[in-house]
This record gives sequence, C-alpha cells and structure tokens, in this order.
Amino acid sequence: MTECVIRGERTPSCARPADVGARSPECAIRYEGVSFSYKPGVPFMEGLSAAIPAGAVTSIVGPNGCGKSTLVKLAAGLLRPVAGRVEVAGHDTGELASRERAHLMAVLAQSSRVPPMTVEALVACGRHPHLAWGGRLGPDDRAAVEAAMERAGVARFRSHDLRQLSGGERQRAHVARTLAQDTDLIVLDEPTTYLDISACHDLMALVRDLNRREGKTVAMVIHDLDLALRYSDYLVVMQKGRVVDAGPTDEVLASGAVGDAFSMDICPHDRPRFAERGEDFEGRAETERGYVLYPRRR
Ligand SMILES: Nc1ncnc2c1ncn2[C@@H]1O[C@H](COP(=O)(O)OP(=O)(O)OP(=O)(O)O)[C@@H](O)[C@H]1O
Repeated sequence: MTECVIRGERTPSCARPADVGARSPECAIRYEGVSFSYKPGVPFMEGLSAAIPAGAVTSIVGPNGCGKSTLVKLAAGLLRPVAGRVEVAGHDTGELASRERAHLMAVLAQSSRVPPMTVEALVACGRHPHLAWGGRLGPDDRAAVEAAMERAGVARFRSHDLRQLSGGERQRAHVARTLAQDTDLIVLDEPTTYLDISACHDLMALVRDLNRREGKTVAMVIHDLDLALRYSDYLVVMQKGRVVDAGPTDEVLASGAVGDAFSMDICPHDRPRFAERGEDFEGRAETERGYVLYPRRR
C-alpha cells in the first residue's frame, strides 16, 4: 500500500509512484512499503512509502508521537523495518556499515545525553568518518571543525565543557558537529529545541544557505510550523504512523493536511500587509512569508 500522497509539477521524479522500486540519485531518502513495530504484534507503521527529495529542504511535521523520529531512526539505521526498504542515496540503509552511512548522511538526533567533553572535541567527532582508523585530525579536518563552529555560532565556547553550556548553546554545538561531518544529506531531528526565536531563524537561514549555496539536502523534523512553512521546499505530514500528505510546501498547505493534523487554521501573511508597513516585499526572499496559526474550536 502506498500511503504517501505526492502531487504537483515540482514533485521530484523520485517521489512518483511509478518510480517506487527503482534506484534514483534524485531521491535522498526513500521509504518503500515500510512496516515497523516497537512491540511485537502491535504494528506502528504499515506499508509506509515516502520520499525525501535530493537538493531541497524538507520538513517532516505532525503531532507528538506520530512517528517523525521513528522515520529518522529508520533512515539512520538505528531501527530496522520488519518489512519494506529504506534507502539513503539509493543504498539500502540497513546494509550499510555505519561508517559508510556516515559518509552519506549526518544526523542530529534528539538526545538528552550530555557527554563530558569540550565543544571542540564534540564537533571534531563529526570528522571521525573521514579519518583512518586511529587517525588524528589533519589540517582539512581542523579547518572543517573551525568552519562548523563558526557557522553554528559556538566558536567562542570551543574550550567549554558541554555540561557548562545552556541548552541552546549545547544544541548549537551538536549542530556544529553535524556540519563538520560534511555530508550531502543532513537530517535534523528537532534542531530548534532550546533555541530562542532569533537563534531559530539564524539556524533556518543556515539551513537555507547550506541548501542554496552548497546544494546540501536537508530533512528536518520540526514542531514550529511557522518555521517549517517559511523555510521548507517540501513537507511530509504524518499522523499516527502514516504519511497523510507530502509534496511542495504551498500545495500541501493548500490541501489542508497540515491544519488538519494539528487542528489549526493557518493563514499566510498577505503581501499588501508588508506594503502597508512600508516594506519592499518584492525585495524579500520568498521564504520570508509569515503565517498566523489559530487553534480550531473544538
Ligand atoms: N523505544 C520505544 N519503544 C516503544 N515505543 C516507542 C519507542 N520509541 C517511540 N515509541 C512510540 O512510537 C511512537 C512514535 O514515536 P516518535 O518518537 O517517532 O514520535 P514523534 O512524532 O517523533 O513524536 P514527538 O513529536 O513527540 O517527538 C510514539 O507513540 C512513541 O511512544
């Protein structure tokens, strides 16, 4: 059963039902007929199919417990499907050695663990897949670590122990570790956790930059719908272990699937309102649209 609904002209070829089963470099992650359960005899996902297109920013959204992190863990090889197949860059992720997978994708997982190490040491962990066994960081690795710390805004904390940082500072250190890995595909599970509103937008601007300037594919699980709608090219909407809609952001938004998933009414800011405030909307990036969300009356 193919649950994923994909539509629209901008739909990547990897996402078309006709392509299911074929290997496609245009598809960063593909879930094909995936079934999964946490408890024997209690299925959580059944025959789920979905695609994360390469070269785009995709947000996976849905209410608590709908399976977003499960989707990430299946791609990261941390969980194995009981049926079906999960591909990363055309490879069955379950058949990849962890080092091979680490060359293909960097994952920022949800974690409450705080390892006793400095920020710089944590970020340097992102370079491990690039080192020979037992090897030390070379000049290129050090440059990558430095650049990642700068981009994530944690260079000034380099010698701080992670346990001495605030939640937001620590989260940015984990983002830097992910960047240092320098993969074509970056998967971020709730990257804005602990970040203040300004830091959230800085992080989303960084995500955009990674995609637009460097061609990285970014898939993120994100709870803040305003950020997801503003900064994503594609949306995957989940409910109760199923993908209920997926496709270009505008089309998925127009379908009502996002609002239905959260019982919210979502209203985009209209352009005249920017003009009223004397702002040059045309000069602004398309992603700077805003949304107002209202809880539906129950
Ligand atoms: N290790 C586990 N053992 C048993 N059940 C689990 C386990 N991990 C997750 N679950 C259950 O699987 C379901 C999906 O969990 P998942 O973490 O994927 O949801 P999510 O959409 O990421 O949620 P949230 O938005 O709250 O982070 C939840 O009902 C959860 O309780």
